[in-house]
Amino acid sequence: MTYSSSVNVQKDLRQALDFINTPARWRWGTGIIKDELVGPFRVEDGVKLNSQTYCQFQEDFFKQWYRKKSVSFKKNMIFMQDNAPSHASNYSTAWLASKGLKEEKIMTWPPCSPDLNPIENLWSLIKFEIYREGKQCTSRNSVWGAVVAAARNVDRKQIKQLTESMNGRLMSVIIKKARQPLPEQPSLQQTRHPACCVPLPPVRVRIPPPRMRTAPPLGKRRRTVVTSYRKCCQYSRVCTETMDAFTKLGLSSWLIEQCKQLGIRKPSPVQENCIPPILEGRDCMGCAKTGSGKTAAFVLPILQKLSEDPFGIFCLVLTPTRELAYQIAEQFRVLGKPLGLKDCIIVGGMDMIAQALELTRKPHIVIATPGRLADHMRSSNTFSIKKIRFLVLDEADRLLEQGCTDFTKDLQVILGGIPAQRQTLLFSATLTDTLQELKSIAMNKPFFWESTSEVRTVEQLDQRFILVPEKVKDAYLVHLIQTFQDEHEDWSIMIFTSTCKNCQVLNMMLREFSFPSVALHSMMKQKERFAALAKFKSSVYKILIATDVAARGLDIPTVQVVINHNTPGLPKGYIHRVGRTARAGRHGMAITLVTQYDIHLVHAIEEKINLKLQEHKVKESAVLEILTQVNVTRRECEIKLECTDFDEKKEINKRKQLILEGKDPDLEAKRKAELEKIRKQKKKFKAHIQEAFQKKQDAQVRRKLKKKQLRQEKKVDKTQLSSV
Ligand SMILES: Nc1ncnc2c1ncn2[C@@H]1O[C@H](COP(=O)(O)OP(=O)(O)OP(=O)(O)O)[C@@H](O)[C@H]1O
Repeated sequence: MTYSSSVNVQKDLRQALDFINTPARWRWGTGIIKDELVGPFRVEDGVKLNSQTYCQFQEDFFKQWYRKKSVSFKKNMIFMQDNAPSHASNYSTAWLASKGLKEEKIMTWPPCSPDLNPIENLWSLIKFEIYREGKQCTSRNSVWGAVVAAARNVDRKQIKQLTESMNGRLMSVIIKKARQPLPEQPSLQQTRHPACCVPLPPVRVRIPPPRMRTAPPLGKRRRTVVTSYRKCCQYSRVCTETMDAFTKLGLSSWLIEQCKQLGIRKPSPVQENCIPPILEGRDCMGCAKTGSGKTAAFVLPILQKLSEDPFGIFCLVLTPTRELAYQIAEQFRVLGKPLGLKDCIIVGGMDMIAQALELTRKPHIVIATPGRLADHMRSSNTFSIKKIRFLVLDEADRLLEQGCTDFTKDLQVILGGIPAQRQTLLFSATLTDTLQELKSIAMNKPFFWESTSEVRTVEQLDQRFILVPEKVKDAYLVHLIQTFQDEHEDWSIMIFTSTCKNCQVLNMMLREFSFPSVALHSMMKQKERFAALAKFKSSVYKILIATDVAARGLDIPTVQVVINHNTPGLPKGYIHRVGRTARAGRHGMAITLVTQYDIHLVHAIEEKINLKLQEHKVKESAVLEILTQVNVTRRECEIKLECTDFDEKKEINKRKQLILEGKDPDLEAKRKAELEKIRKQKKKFKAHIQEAFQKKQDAQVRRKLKKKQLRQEKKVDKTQLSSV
């Protein structure tokens, strides 16, 4: 909140509410942001302004500002704002006159306020007072008391006048908010052990007063607010043994309470071992099996540290995939809810301008994929991550790997922009291969923890393989899905395949067989990717066919089976793929289709995970029955796909990638064509030489043969002569 004084608050509020209450007709305005004149903009005719649309205008407004000089005043570009010093107003009026338009209304509003939604702003201020006073406002009078307290320095008469002039609208909004039900209190029923449901021994439960359930937002006064909040939280004594385990790790009671609400009742080994050193301020490298709660192992201590000493961009989390970034952000949001945490997700495929804007608002946590964050760092200086306290590399080994997506250059940019004095946390299920590289990032005597287990995959996972000829793989896949569908009522399968095209074809094929499937691969638009994942997570679609883009980190508890349509080339890839099931103590099954060419890969996998895969028995006659139909359907789907612009999209993506790398795609194509030409010429030349050489050799052989023949003939003649 950037209120310089309470006087401004009431003035702004009056104007904002005036603005909101007036039905929108044509309105005009200008604004000043960072000493630059923006606008004028027009509010679209007939648009009704409420606090929500108001925020939308704000967004458009900022987008416009970012486009700056290249602003074109389109009819539907809407927003109005004018805190305008006279020159801005004059500018606005002159511009309107030049267009033959008339100014109808100008509103005044502070230009640099990060949140222009007046109700939210006032609510934050009042909320602060409500919690400080330790009472929950439900009645009109108590809300009024909080409003008065919120603007303590202002003449109370003035506030009363102000509120009255609003015809009770403001009060009704605030009372509505204040009356929103608070989260339910934990009951003894909830403290039962989830697995066996045996009631725990009776304990005295002291239910904390409601005011402690929501922590005040982290704002300008965050430090005091958080301190008083933490004092309040001392009420909420942990009431079960399992909760004690979290307390022993050094976590605050409000965080434990949040864990409890998420069903996290006992720290997992990775949490038990990694949280204390992180809280001590040490760098940490955690290597634990898939689905063992690594995310919470870094989220919890970071939130605790943030609540103790909050400021600007506090933590940067890097992940290799976009979907994973959203998932991590969700964990931060849920666990950090009482803090009013501000997070920001910076991933490719999304609006870069909106992201830049969010970064300037100083979120507490930035969760990013390296490529897009590095792009922001290269192209703008409107934000800084020079003072972050925490750097987290989730799936750290993948980030350092030089696979199909190489993050090395982007990581260099990012690591160059963050402070050396920071805590670095590295997590993955497969850290050990890249340990040396990782140690160069976590230099502060890192604490290394690895789960001690002979087998690298979880015990609850049933791992199998089917040896199949390459050409009948699809028939086996269809048969497996069909069997699974017939045998289980509530089911969910993830199928991994090697290429985007195959992923697409398989999806089309399974849909032809009326299976509820959806695809996820990098050739899809980001919105489609999110939609596909959301539909799968919510069990609208029971089958997700994906490339390795979904192999790491995704936590979808409903997945019971993972099918590897191709054997992963690296054992690491296998570990992560099959780790999408049997998570957090649940059971699951992984079936890998192995062709005659992949047997060595299976041996490598078995060696790495230290476990022999079991053969999965399949009724071959049933597969043979559907073989022709499946192969024909697949071919049809391939033809259908060829008629679409799928390959074209691939080309476009390649071009985009080249442009991002600073290369000219046309020039590159030309260079490639030239190289190809040279290669062909060389090949031709080589073939020519070889041909000549061959001819020469043939001629020599022929000559030799002829000589030999002559010699033999002579010999025969001689013998004949001698016999005569
Ligand atoms: N202590 C806990 N008790 C029970 N469930 C937990 C606990 N900690 C985390 N979980 C849950 O376990 C699931 C898996 O957690 P998470 O995604 O953090 O695993 P991970 O180790 O990061 O897996 P991956 O290696 O695949 O990324 C989540 O749904 C999470 O809510």
